[in-house]
Parts: sequence; C-alpha cells; structure tokens
Amino acid sequence: MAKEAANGENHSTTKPPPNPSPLRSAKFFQANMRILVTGGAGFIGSHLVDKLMENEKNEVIVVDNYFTGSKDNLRQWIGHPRFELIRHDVTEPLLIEVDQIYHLACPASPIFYKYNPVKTIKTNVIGTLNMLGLAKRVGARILLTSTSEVYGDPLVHPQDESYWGNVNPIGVRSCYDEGKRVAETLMFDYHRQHGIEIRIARIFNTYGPRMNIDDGRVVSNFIAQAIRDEPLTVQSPGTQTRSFCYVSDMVDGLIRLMQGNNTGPINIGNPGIVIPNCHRDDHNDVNTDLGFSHAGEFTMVELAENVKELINPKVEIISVENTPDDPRQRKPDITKAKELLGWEPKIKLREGLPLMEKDFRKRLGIHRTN
Ligand SMILES: NC(=O)c1ccc[n+]([C@@H]2O[C@H](COP(=O)([O-])OP(=O)(O)OC[C@H]3O[C@@H](n4cnc5c(N)ncnc54)[C@H](O)[C@@H]3O)[C@@H](O)[C@H]2O)c1
Ligand SMILES: O=C(O)[C@H]1O[C@H](OP(=O)(O)OP(=O)(O)OC[C@H]2O[C@@H](n3ccc(=O)[nH]c3=O)[C@H](O)[C@@H]2O)[C@H](O)[C@@H](O)[C@@H]1O
Repeated sequence: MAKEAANGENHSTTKPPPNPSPLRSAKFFQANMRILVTGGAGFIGSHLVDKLMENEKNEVIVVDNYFTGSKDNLRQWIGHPRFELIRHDVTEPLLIEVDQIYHLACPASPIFYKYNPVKTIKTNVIGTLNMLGLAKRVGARILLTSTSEVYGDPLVHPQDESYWGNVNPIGVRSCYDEGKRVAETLMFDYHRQHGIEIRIARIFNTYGPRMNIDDGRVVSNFIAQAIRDEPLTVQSPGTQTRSFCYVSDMVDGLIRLMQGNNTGPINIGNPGIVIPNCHRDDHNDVNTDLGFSHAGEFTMVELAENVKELINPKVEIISVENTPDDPRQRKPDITKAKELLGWEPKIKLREGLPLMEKDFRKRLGIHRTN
C-alpha cells in the first residue's frame, strides 16, 4: 500500500487544482489550447511539435536554449501564426500564459548530459521547479519526460513502474538519473500539495530522424558510422541490452498520456512482441543468434549486426571501452500504457532503421551505392 502510494497509484491531493486558464474554454480565440513545449527544438520535442501543430486548435510555444537542439528542426513552423519560438533557459523562471506544458528540456545523450553535469542537474531540478511554478500560476497541466534511467542498472527485468530502481547516487550518470528522479518527486509534491495536474512518462530509448548525427547515442552512432564506412563501435561487453522505440510511436504515447486521466508514471517504450521462453533474466547468458525475431530487446552486438546487414554489409564491428555504470539490461513492461492509454508501439526496429538511414544520408550528403 505504502509502495503503491509512493508510485503514484493512490494519490490524494491536499488542495483542489487551480482554475485552468480561461483560454481553455475561450470562444473567440482561433486557437483554444495554448501548449508549451520545453526542449521543443530537440529530437523528440520537434516531432512532438509537428504532431501538435497538425491540430488547428493548438497554438504551440517552444522554449529552448539550443544546447543540443536546433532551430533547423523547427524550420517548417517558424513564421507560422500558431507557432512561437523563444530562446530561454528553463533554469530561469518563465512568465507566459499556457494551458498545457510538455516539459522535455534536458540534454538526453550521455555525452551531452555528462559534459556539464552541474548544469544537467540544475536543468532537471530548477528547470522542473520553474515549470511547475508556471503550471501552478496559470493552472496548466504539465507532463514530464522522465526516463527509464530512473531504474538505473535494473535488478528487475523487464521493468515495470512499481520498481524503485538501482541507481548510483554519486556516479557520472547521476546528474541525469538522480536529476530525473528528483524531477519526478517535485511533480508529485506539487500535485499533492498544490493540486497541479501532472503526467509523468518514463521514456525508454527512442530513435528516429533528426537525432543529432554526432549525438553519441548508440543508434545514431551506428547509422552514421555505417554510412561513413567507419567501424561500428560496440562498447564492451556488447551483451548489454536495450529496447528501441521509434519516435512517432513515442509522440503518440506522450500525447495520449497528456490527454488522458492518469498521472503516471507510465513506461513508454518498445518491448517488441513477447515470445515465450525468450527472457533475458540473466544478462550474462545472452543469445546473440536471436536476430530480429526475438522479443524486441537487443544486445549492442545484435544491434550492430543488424545495422551492418541493413545499411552497409562491408562495415567492420569493433569493441571499444565502455563508460561507468552503463545499465546492463533494459526493457519496458508496457502493461500500464496498454491498459490506461490504449497505446502500444507500431514500428519495429527493422522498419525504423531505414527511415533514419534515409534522413542521415540526406543530411550527410552520402547516397547509397549498393
Ligand atoms: N531520446 C530518448 O531516448 C529519451 C529517453 C528517455 C528520456 N528522454 C527525455 O526526453 C527529452 C527529450 O530528449 P531528446 O532525445 O529529444 O533530447 P535532445 O537533446 O534532442 O532534446 C533536448 C532539448 O532540450 C534543450 N535543453 C537542454 N537544456 C535546456 C535548458 N536548460 N533550457 C532550455 N532548453 C534546454 C536542448 O537544447 C534540446 O533542444 C529529455 O527530457 C530526455 O531526458 C529521451
Ligand atoms: O532510454 C533511456 O531512458 C535513456 O537512454 C539513453 O541512455 P543509454 O541507454 O545509455 O543510451 P546510449 O548512449 O544510446 O547507449 C545504449 C547502449 O549502447 C552502447 N553504445 C553506445 C554508443 C556506441 O557507440 N556504442 C555502444 O555500444 C552503450 O554502452 C549502451 O550500453 C539516453 O541517452 C537517455 O537520454 C535516456 O534517458
């Protein structure tokens, strides 16, 4: 019971929610839902903006400091009457009028979040505090993009939302992992204390077009390396696993979560099709011959082999040193997302990789020759 409450299943508020902005029911506004997307110039944020802009009732405001994002990701919307772009750092307060807040601002690739760890934790803690303050002032609903990294190097597999995680509080990844854990705590404290309408998504590894080419995350690294005829760098031991979600599925899940009635936290990720007797309970016993037919959880060696097969059969796969505290296994249990949001991913890795290859080739100016 105590554990349930702490996981947000059984939340009670001490205050009624603040009145939502009158814009939500305004009759004479061309757009009657004003939506803020922090980090909207980044990878997931810009795809989310594309989807939100499809609805003519939405007015979208992006706030970004361009640390890892780019105006280029939003170029089709710049100048649009329902779109506004603000250069702003979320560690500073923001005073605007909005009805919904998708709070994504935070560097997400380990290379970038470890680059300035103090800034990363400030972004997660002070940035989230500022966005909650904004939500409280204007009565907006706020969604936080948390992460599967709150489970750390998980001892439970696959991970469901009731698992409290196994996180190193003082390691080089802690600025991000612990930062997101505090961000989740702040969300629930504002919810309980001030009645703020909150939503928490725990996102699992997401990939797709518009990732930074030199982002440093594994799918973008392998695709860029394969296109450039460079060896695919598998960080040792190569048996560590991840489950990869295509970005359009992710955006669909985030919007459903925002629009639904459940606070979360809810895992959003792609565990693949569950095949009986295909568990990876013991990460030392990984079968690298399972190919694409298994349950959607890939070792990094398998991922490299599949990128090689699909994009550049001549490329070499090499083993390189890993970084500390790399989680050894990761796969979402998405039962809650299925039941509460009616959501499940549609795009398999084999379908998503070529879509990303196409985007990377265009940006790199390297055409396929075979
Ligand atoms: N992509 C994934 O696999 C994944 C997995 C789990 C969680 N997430 C979360 O989703 C969100 C988006 O991730 P992404 O993959 O699109 O990363 P991204 O790096 O492409 O986007 C992050 C955006 O936030 C902006 N930003 C960073 N710090 C900021 C600050 N202080 N003020 C204002 N803007 C700031 C960046 O410039 C960038 O545009 C992040 O919160 C991340 O933690 C992503
Ligand atoms: O989904 C999540 O919750 C988190 O996933 C990622 O963190 P991580 O899984 O470490 O992502 P990558 O940097 O892409 O690494 C995945 C695996 O690939 C390996 N890797 C990475 C890069 C590379 O060139 N080669 C390689 O083998 C890493 O060692 C790791 O085991 C994201 O970077 C986080 O933003 C996100 O919150």
